[in-house]
Amino acid sequence: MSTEGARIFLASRNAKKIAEMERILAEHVPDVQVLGLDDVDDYDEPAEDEATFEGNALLKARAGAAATGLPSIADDSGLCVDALNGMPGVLSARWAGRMKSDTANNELLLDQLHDVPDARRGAHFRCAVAWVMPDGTERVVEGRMPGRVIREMRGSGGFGYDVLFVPDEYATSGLTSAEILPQEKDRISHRGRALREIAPLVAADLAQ
Ligand SMILES: O=P(O)(O)OP(=O)(O)OP(=O)(O)OC[C@H]1O[C@@H](n2cnc3c(O)ncnc32)[C@H](O)[C@@H]1O
Ligand SMILES: [Mg+2]
Repeated sequence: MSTEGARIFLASRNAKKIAEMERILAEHVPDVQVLGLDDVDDYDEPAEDEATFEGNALLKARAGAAATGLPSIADDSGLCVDALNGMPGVLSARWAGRMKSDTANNELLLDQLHDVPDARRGAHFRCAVAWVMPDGTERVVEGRMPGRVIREMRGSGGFGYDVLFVPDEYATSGLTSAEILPQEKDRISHRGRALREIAPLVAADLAQ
C-alpha cells in the first residue's frame, strides 16, 4: 500500500497548529505532499459556528475539499475548563474577542479563574480532526489531553493556551505544554492523539 506522491490539503489559518499537524502527519503518513491555504486559490472559508469541535472540523475540511478537489484535513480544537463548565471550548480562539489574540485570551482566562482554588483548576484540551475525500468519504476522530490551568503564563513553545496549561503527565515537574519539547507535546497532546488515530485511515483512503 503506497501513498507516495499523494497530495492532501490542510485547511487551517493557524501557522503553529499547521506546524504541529505537518510534523505529526510526516511521521505517520510519510511521502504525502501537504498543501496549505497559501498553495491554493482563495475560497470562502466557512464561519466556525457549530456547537461541537467535530462539527467545526467537518465544516473546515468539507469546504477545503469542495474548493480544492483534494482530500482535505482540518482540526478544530480548544481548552475546556471544568470551573467554566467546559468553556472556552469551541470559542477558545475567540474567547477575548474576534481579534483572536492568544495573549488577550490567556489574560482573560487567568482573570476569570482568579478566585478558583488549585483543587478546582482542572481542564482538558480537545481536538477533533476531520478527513474529507472528494468522493464524499468522511472521517472524524477526537483526542484529549487532561491537565490543569496554572496562575501565571510560562514557556515559549506551543501556542494558544499552552503557557497556562500543565498536562497531567507533567504534574510532578509542573512544566507547561509551552515548556516541553515539541515531540513531547505531540506524544501526549490532543492533536497528536487524534492525528495518530486518523493517520492509518488517511493512508488507507489515499492508497485506494
Ligand atoms: O481554525 P483554524 O484556522 O485551524 O485555526 P484556529 O487558531 O482558529 O483554531 P481553532 O478554531 O481550532 O481554535 C483553537 C484554539 O484553541 C486553542 N488551542 C487549540 N489547541 C491548542 C494547543 O495545542 N495548545 C494551546 N492552545 C490550543 C488555541 O487558542 C486556538 O486558537
Ligand atoms: Mg478557527
